[in-house]
Amino acid sequence: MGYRFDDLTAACQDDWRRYVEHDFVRQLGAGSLAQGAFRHYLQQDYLFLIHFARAYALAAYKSRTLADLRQAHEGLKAIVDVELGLHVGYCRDWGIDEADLARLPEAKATLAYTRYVLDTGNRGDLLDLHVALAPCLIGYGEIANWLNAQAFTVRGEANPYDAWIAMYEGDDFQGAMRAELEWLDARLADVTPARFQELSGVFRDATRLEIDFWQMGLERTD
Ligand SMILES: Cc1ncc(CO)c(N)n1
Repeated sequence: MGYRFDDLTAACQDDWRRYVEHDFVRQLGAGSLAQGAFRHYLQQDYLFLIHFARAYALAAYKSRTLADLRQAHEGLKAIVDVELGLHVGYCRDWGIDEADLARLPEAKATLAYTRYVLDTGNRGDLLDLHVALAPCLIGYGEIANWLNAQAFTVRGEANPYDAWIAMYEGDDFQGAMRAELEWLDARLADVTPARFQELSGVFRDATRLEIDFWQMGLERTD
């Protein structure tokens, strides 16, 4: 008993490292990622985020207390007000407007991950849903911090993806990530070992789907 968020990553350490330190992430940090790969990823991520915003809305619906409602609202705000602005901005620079984005077909990796999270949240309780969402919000915050600690990472105008790193290391996103960590630490503190095993399975599956999402970007697969 007395679990915390770090126990979830520890329970799937290899998958977690494969996600955070994926080749897509390394190339993005180094600025060497092919523009077509980033573009494919970012367009799919736009579709992804719309479904993830729905998942936070589901978390709001499942909330019994004002504190839980506020936490779901934080996640929803991070997506709608912080992240999607970056996606729409980058795509506008490439001549793709929001109507074009909304018409894109979803890649299988996008379908699999988003629908997995929504299904897990529908079937389970609020904690299942937040655990399924955690690799996303907490993972990307960790990825930005990890990139900043790597010697190969290039910052500033020399890296075409600098704005991406800047958004995920920024106060808005990092604040949302810390709030989610605290919420999860508080909820995990009193789960039983059997329940923790169940939640670890959800967390690991979502992490594996994150790896597939990077791979989809790198290989530009539909
Ligand atoms: C696939 C994916 N995972 C996590 C995040 C962070 O919100 C994102 N934007 N996209």
